[in-house]
Amino acid sequence: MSSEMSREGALLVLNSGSSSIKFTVFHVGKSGEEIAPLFAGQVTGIGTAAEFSVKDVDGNSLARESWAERDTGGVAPLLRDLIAWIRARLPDLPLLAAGHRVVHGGAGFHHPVRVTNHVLDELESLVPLAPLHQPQNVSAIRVLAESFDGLPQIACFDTAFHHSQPFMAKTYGLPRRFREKGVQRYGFHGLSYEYIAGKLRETLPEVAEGRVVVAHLGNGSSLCGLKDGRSIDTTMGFSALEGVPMGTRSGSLDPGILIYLMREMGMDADALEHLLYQESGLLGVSGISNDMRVLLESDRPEAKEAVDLFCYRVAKEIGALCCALGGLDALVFTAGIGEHSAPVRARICDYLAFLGISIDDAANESGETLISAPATLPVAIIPTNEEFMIARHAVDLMNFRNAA
Ligand SMILES: Nc1ncnc2c1ncn2[C@@H]1O[C@H](COP(=O)(O)OP(=O)(O)O)[C@@H](O)[C@H]1O
Ligand SMILES: CC(=O)OP(=O)(O)O
Ligand SMILES: [Mg+2]
Repeated sequence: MSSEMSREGALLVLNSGSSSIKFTVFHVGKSGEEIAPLFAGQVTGIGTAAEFSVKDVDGNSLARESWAERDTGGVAPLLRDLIAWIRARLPDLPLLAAGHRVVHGGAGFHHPVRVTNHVLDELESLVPLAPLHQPQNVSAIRVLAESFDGLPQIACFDTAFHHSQPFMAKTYGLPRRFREKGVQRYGFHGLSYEYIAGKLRETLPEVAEGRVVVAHLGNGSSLCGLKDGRSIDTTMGFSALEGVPMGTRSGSLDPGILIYLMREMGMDADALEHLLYQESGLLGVSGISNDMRVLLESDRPEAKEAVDLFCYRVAKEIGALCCALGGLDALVFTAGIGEHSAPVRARICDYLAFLGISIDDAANESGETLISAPATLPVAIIPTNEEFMIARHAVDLMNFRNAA
């Protein structure tokens, strides 16, 4: 079968999140096997004081600008400016396609898909399930379609990697009719976990087919139990609120709290949504910041309590995932906090001595790949790369690699 993408070109990947848009432009070789980043950047701090920065593959800065003045009307105008910037700097190669991270695939999308008008309507209908992310994801697809008429766009889902989880991991203790209406555990950060599962084969081949807990700790945080490279269970569920407390999200709560807040404090759905997604987690508990770096540098007791709560809850989830996996062969840290914060990794691991975990302080401080003490259970830092995973899926879906 011939393929639309069996030619050399460029591929644009967009990962639009709650307060940031990350992007990478890749070079795709003729066979589709070689996918190499050319430059990558981000708009961060959207909604407060947006900042735009881009670096080439060697880490040289190509742009660094404040976009605070442009940051007045949601994500779409920023996306338009970003795409205009990228367009002006695309290499002298055809733009073959764009790949997107789409946070929620609902009950219908278990694999990456080529976006059509019908698919876009379906993705829009999932906005209530991921109000912090899905509108940005849909907006990115629409804005790109305006700028590049007819460009193939591929949606890759955060939920898809968890689709193969067993019934037990996906089901809430609610009447069955709710499950049939889609009220079930989906799980997120799947592109990150899929990337890590692949990387494990290179980094820790002796455990890649074993029982591994991956702690994706970023602004949004979740953990996943992998067995033989497949997702067995994860801490996020129906929405990206479940599990551990995050930058501004609450993590799991007693559902009785919601009834109480509605009845006794007169909060409606919008107020609850704002409370749970934007005002809670590290920010809410500390009253200082959602940024782990700021909290670690603060000497205020509320900052320490927020960090301690985060580490305690992550450690407890690792214990729960060990139960789902029937044991543990390795622990992996990834994402912003997991990759960069030695004190957070150390505090989490302090709780886990009963599992045979003991870290080497010097290796942890210097951020080496393997941070466990000799002859103890392997603990590793593996940087995640959602953008690469999206590029791989986009190329595969466009039949590049299957082309005759
Ligand atoms: N050196 C560091 N020490 C502690 N935390 C860090 C460090 N670097 C980044 N972080 C944390 O990582 C978070 C961002 O993680 P990231 O995975 O990029 O998040 P997201 O993709 O969810 O926006 C920041 O909010 C910050 O708290
Ligand atoms: C699903 C999710 O929480 O994503 P992020 O970490 O990008 O906020
Ligand atoms: Mg992220």
